[in-house]
Amino acid sequence: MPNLIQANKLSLGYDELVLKEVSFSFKDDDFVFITGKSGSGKSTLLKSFYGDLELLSGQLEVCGSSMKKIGNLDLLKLRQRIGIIFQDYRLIQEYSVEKNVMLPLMIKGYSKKVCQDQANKLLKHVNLTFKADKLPNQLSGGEQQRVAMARALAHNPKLLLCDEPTGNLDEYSSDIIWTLLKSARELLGTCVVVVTHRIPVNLRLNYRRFNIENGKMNEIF
Ligand SMILES: Nc1ncnc2c1ncn2[C@@H]1O[C@H](COP(=O)(O)OP(=O)(O)OP(=O)(O)O)[C@@H](O)[C@H]1O
Repeated sequence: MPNLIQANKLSLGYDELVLKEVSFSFKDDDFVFITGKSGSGKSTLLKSFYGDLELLSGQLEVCGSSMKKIGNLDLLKLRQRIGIIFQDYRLIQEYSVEKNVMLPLMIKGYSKKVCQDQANKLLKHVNLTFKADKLPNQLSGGEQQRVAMARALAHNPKLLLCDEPTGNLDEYSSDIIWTLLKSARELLGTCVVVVTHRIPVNLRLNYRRFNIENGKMNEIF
């Protein structure tokens, strides 16, 4: 099976180096946790997968695209194959919950009916059908994160990037998120990459774990 993400001697950072010549690969249906202390570089790594950060050196391929050379148009196309959940949800405040979830499919040019049907299906999965017409700021943090999850999955992404997806959530919302992440991988074959401080103890699935420390990334077996 080809690698969905391939990094060779990849260095990332800002004024200072954060990741130093790291090499790794994730396969199509991998479920990967990235752990590490605060400030170690977990979000920085996710940003590079999403094309939000220029590489300092080395190579990074995401879904077959070289992130070193990628142009704006190809980046837009690549992002249509990626779902992403940010720590701070990043929902569009002017749009209803339903329209937020429809958005990735609207961008791909699907009809309004197809977008609505898919949004309603996903909102049902995250138990938020009754909030479909609300604006994001009328929802609790846990509810907003569940909307973000529904939006990230709306277009059946090949790659799902999650930055602390259950960071501030109660057990109820966390369970919904973990269940959806597991089924994304099992039913859609999505590669799921989760940045987190702690891996839930009750998570029964085969996952890989990489830890970032002192600019290096090591797989924990
Ligand atoms: N835009 C930026 N400009 C300059 N430095 C940055 C920027 N973003 C992050 N950093 C620095 O890069 C390092 C890694 O940050 P990053 O956000 O990747 O860490 P993290 O492991 O995700 O942390 P946390 O667990 O606290 O979210 C930190 O030292 C941080 O201060």
